[in-house]
Amino acid sequence: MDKALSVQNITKRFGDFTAVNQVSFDVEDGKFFSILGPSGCGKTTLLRMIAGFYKPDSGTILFNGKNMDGVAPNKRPVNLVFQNLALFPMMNVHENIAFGLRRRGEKGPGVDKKVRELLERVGLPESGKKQISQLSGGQKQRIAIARCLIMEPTVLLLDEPLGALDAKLREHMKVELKNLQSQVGTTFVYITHDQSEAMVMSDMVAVMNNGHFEQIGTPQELYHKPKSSFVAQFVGNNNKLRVKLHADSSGNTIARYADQYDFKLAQKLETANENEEYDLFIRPEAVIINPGDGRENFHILPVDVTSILFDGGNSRLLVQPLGTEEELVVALPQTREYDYIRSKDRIQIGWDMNKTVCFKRSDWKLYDEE
Ligand SMILES: Nc1ncnc2c1ncn2[C@@H]1O[C@H](COP(=O)(O)OP(=O)(O)OP(=O)(O)O)[C@@H](O)[C@H]1O
Repeated sequence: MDKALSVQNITKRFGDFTAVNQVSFDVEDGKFFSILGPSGCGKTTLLRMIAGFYKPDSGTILFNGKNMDGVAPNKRPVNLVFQNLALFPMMNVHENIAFGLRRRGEKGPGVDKKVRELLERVGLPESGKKQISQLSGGQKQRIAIARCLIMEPTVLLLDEPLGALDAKLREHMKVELKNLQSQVGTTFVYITHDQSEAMVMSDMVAVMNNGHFEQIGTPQELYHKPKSSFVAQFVGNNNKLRVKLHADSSGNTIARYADQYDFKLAQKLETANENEEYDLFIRPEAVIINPGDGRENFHILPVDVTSILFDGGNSRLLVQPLGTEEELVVALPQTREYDYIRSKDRIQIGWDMNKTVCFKRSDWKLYDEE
């Protein structure tokens, strides 16, 4: 498939500080590609280089195979949608969308036809005469995108465009934006710190941390096969157990948790340094409540129930493994099967060893853990 965008080894430094460090990726034509990472990891800097507002210190950016070195922002086949949308309040919807074409010198019925077609495509065919103030947040969003799409960019860059919307509208717009992108077929490069946005909308996601990409993959790959501790923590909810590793007499890698529970791992890991700390991850929904005996390749842990958090399909148990001060989250299926569980009950939890991943302990923390 053709590459709408190819970024090769780009780096950007501000003084001594490297904001973007040797980043490379390709975006195939017509795909929804997201760059996901915490605040300050370098997403906006990367986007600004792609758009042409910053010159990279090194590396290459190509659109449809064409090198953009020295090409001014307004000459690149790319458009940017900002968080604040930047619609012109004194112009109506039609004029807002036509603005770019008119500035380029286009006139006459051709412009009006293009605007009408685009309003159809974004699902607002009757709104051309409306003022911007008469639109809802979601409608403004679609007009801001239409205004960019009329310029027929190869790539549309979106910088946290849902950031200013309230939580409910954000949820709604996730689905809308995904549908809109597949309807119009334009390549989207979307930056966000919200993992749920990235997961729901994207064909591919790059997880960014500290100026570099930790992993690029489909949302499913990132979720099920994270390649680093950072990705395991940043993408989806995860339980993290601090463990130390040793090898058993058959050469299996054993993770020892809380100095007393031994879990055989499916992964083979370096066990030479038995004091080195590792993180063992297990998703809340992979945990089975009171699994019973006799399962093969299964880890079992006795726990006390500290809280039952009922939230319909998202209900969870909070549990504390015996002999620890830690809290784990367990998905609580609403099948009525577990209605007997009460707070302070002592139960067993367990999981298939193939559902865990283990990495060397990272210093990075998503929340204040200590
Ligand atoms: N013009 C600049 N001069 C110096 N440092 C900068 C400049 N622009 C960004 N930085 C630094 O580079 C790092 C990356 O910033 P950037 O805005 O790209 O992050 P981000 O991932 O987009 O964050 P956010 O989600 O908060 O917008 C930050 O530490 C920031 O302080």
